[in-house]
Amino acid sequence: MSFNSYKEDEEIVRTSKVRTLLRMLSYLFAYKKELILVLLIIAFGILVSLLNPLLIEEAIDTYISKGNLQGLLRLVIFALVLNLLMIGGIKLRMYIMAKVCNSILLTIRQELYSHIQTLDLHFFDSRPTGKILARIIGDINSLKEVLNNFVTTLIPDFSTVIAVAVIMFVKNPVLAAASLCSLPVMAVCVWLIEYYSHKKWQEFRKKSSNLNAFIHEDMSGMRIIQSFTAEEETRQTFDELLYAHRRAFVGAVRLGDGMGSVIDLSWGIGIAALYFTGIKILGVEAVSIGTFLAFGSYIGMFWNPIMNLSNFYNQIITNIAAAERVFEIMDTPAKIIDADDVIQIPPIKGAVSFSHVCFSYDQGTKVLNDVSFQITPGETIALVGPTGAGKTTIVNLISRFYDVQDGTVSIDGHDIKTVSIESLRSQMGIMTQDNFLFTGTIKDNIRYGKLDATDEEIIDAAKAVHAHDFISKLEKGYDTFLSERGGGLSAGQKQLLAFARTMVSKPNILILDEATSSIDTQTELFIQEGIDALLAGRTSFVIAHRLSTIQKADRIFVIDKGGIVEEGTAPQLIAKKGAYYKLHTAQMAEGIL
Ligand SMILES: Nc1ncnc2c1ncn2[C@@H]1O[C@H](COP(=O)(O)OP(=O)(O)OP(=O)(O)O)[C@@H](O)[C@H]1O
Repeated sequence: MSFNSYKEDEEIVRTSKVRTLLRMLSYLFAYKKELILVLLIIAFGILVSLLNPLLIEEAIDTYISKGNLQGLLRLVIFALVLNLLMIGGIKLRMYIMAKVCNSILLTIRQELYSHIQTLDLHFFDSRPTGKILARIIGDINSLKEVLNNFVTTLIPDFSTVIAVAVIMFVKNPVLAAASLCSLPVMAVCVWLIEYYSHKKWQEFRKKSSNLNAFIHEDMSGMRIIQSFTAEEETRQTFDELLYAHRRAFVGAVRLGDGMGSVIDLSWGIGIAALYFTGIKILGVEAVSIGTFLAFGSYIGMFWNPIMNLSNFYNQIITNIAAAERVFEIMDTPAKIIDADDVIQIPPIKGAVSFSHVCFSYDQGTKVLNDVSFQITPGETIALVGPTGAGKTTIVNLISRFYDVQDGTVSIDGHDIKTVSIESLRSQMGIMTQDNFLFTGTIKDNIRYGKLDATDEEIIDAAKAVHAHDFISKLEKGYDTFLSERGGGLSAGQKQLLAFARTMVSKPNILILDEATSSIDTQTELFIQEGIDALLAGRTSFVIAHRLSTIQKADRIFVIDKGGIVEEGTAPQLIAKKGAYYKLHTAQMAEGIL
């Protein structure tokens, strides 16, 4: 598996830009009624703006030149009403589009978030959280303008450009050809700019993502940074990433800005060619002042939308890179999924068996090699062994966070690949060293273990694990508000809350992975009764470095070199004088036991 960090740019799978754009625009189809209304408003606006130069021509050539003031007044009032209606329409259109675009972003965000939740741990292992956040927040936000401008810019401006060109050619083909003579040169320049710009914007997104990942990691590890006085080093890294981000932005923007200049130049050439052709080639008598003025307006009406279209094009190039990043995650297949014919596993009794299990994380080194064991319901199994031996891997396979490459993991005789993941995991309780507590009250945090738990169930669970005493002593008891990660509580108290959360879920299989390693021996003694209450009557796996924690285990597995090297009760293993005995005597010598 390839790992990515804030130090490296992500690799984005190459996809067709047109397909990405169409996929993005497909979200608009859910809002057909709103879009039809918006398009009608836009059509009315185009009609009014196309009519305006003709009204000017009519005013000058028919009324002003003949001194017909009454006719002129009627024409002005007519034009005023049309233009006021057009302005009202624009406001309504903006409101509808803002609503539609925000709803689409919400949908995309929900889809992306739901999909991310189905992805297996391989996905999260391989990239920093900050980079995932960058896609959910920043990249999705960038899609808003593209969606909005597709309807409000591309459709109306493209129609305007065509309509204006037709009117110009119908009115005077020579003047029309002269006014638009610079169009082919502009098209080639825009294509060249687009070609180089897309790469620059992709790079910019990657640099933004790196910066995001670094900030996220930095903020999460602030306590460590400050305790090691590493502020200066992290500031330097931050500066480097920031400058790389700025360089990428400037490079991308500089190219995009070239687009405006090319269009300005083409516009200027068009005006010069109009007057040169009109005055020098056709002669002033051949073209009326009204026609000249109308053509002047039409040139503006032609090049203005072209400018908008080029800005939109620029925006597409800028944001298509963001869309690619969002869709890439949506297209990442979830590897750990239910097969079509899975069944709901019945209430678990707790017989767990590994049969010739082989597993590796990255198809390389085998972490587990031909591991087999049988656990009877209600047994407490302790897993010990050197760091990196594969203890956590074994419990991760029981919860099916990863799939085995060879062999079978079964629970109550069911191969876990044949039962639904939801029915399996909902009957398991997993506690790790990092007992994540969420922002919210103590009650909310305990209820997380069983969302429909009553207050009585919550209090009973807290009492069972001996958390009730300290909670009741808090000023607001179970309604005490906890900040992120349980700030304000001691390590032991956080641990007790996590025990209560697991207790309320009444798991049939319990996994404690170094659940007590962050607390001192005194606190561990204090919460021992809580642990005993949790373990009672259910199959449990306890991983612990401190051997004192697992003395009461029914069986101890010593894991090393990809397998179980010893197995038995604590007294049996000590008598054996093997690997466990060595660990035991080493901890005795260190005074841990
Ligand atoms: N997500 C992962 N991706 C790749 N390799 C991994 C991953 N998790 C663990 N490993 C590797 O697999 C091996 C077993 O790791 P595991 O976490 O199961 O060990 P452990 O016995 O629980 O160690 P510790 O006691 O330090 O927690 C180690 O060599 C580790 O580097």
